[in-house]
Amino acid sequence: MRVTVLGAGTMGAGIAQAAATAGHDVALRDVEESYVEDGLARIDDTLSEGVDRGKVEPAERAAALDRITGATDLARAADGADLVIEAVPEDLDLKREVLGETEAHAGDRAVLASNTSALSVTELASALDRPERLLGLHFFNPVHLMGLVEVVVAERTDEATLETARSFVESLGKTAVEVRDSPGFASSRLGVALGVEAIRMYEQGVASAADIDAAMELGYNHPMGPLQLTDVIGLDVRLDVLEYLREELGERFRPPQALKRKVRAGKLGKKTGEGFYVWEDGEAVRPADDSVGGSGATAGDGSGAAR
Ligand SMILES: NC(=O)c1ccc[n+]([C@@H]2O[C@H](COP(=O)([O-])OP(=O)(O)OC[C@H]3O[C@@H](n4cnc5c(N)ncnc54)[C@H](O)[C@@H]3O)[C@@H](O)[C@H]2O)c1
Repeated sequence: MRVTVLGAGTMGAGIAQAAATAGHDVALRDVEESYVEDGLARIDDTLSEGVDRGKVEPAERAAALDRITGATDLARAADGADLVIEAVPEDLDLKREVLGETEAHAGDRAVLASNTSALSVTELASALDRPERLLGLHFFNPVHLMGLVEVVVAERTDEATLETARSFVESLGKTAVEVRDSPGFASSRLGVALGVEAIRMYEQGVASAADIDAAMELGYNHPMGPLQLTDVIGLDVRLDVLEYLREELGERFRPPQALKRKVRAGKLGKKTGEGFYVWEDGEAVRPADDSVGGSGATAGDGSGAAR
């Protein structure tokens, strides 16, 4: 398949790498040459790390890199594509503009996909002359490690479009879950629902941050507790999603004060060094001081954060 990826940032580079590794020919397009080069360099780094760890054969790395062509010119990048995936910033107007422009350059048979995390795919599709050829392909970060792709079916997505998307996801060795276009799709809506309840429990002093997380990790086999996961995702990102889901789905998604307070204080989680935990060198080393039970045995000795 010939795949065009628009946006060479975190997700675009990851999607391009996954597609090329699976044997597809990929055009990776960004607006500036230096952004394209940065994206290609990140792909090279990730594949080289894979070789160092024995997960990727050297020949596989070389072949994947050979299959990716960088571009800044949209007309050239989209020419002859079977599938165009946009991974430009999460801005409705920008995405509508990019998709509209792409439709003008891509051939009739091209399927278009958006990697939006939360925007309405139906609204994105209304920017097209042929909305039936758009759907959402929601990849997860880091793309090369995450096995899930949400296939978001918009109001007018047709069966041929869906079939192309299904077989593409399968070719990557990933699992597709099909979701009707609705706020938060399946993954964000459920993940955020758990996260927001954990923050309320923390706020009400039901248990310490470490113990709330341990309850999910050890009791439900979640690889990471909901508060630590909120730190990894970014408290600001979670707050934005909650505000959107509250608007669309109601008060059960109302952001808790504890979350707003931390965001106002610049405590955004792992990326700023503090959220519900204190982070050093990419690791949660102890619960933040304001955590309930922060001086307690489990939460205070740092072991809780590491679970
Ligand atoms: N980062 C994540 O964890 C994650 C996970 C799932 C989905 N997403 C979604 O993926 C999309 C991209 O996110 P990201 O984190 O990769 O962003 P990013 O900022 O890392 O990358 C976006 C790239 O798009 C480029 N761009 C801007 N306008 C463009 C245009 N007209 N044509 C081509 N490229 C253009 C930018 O220069 C930038 O390199 C967003 O919709 C985001 O919500 C992100």
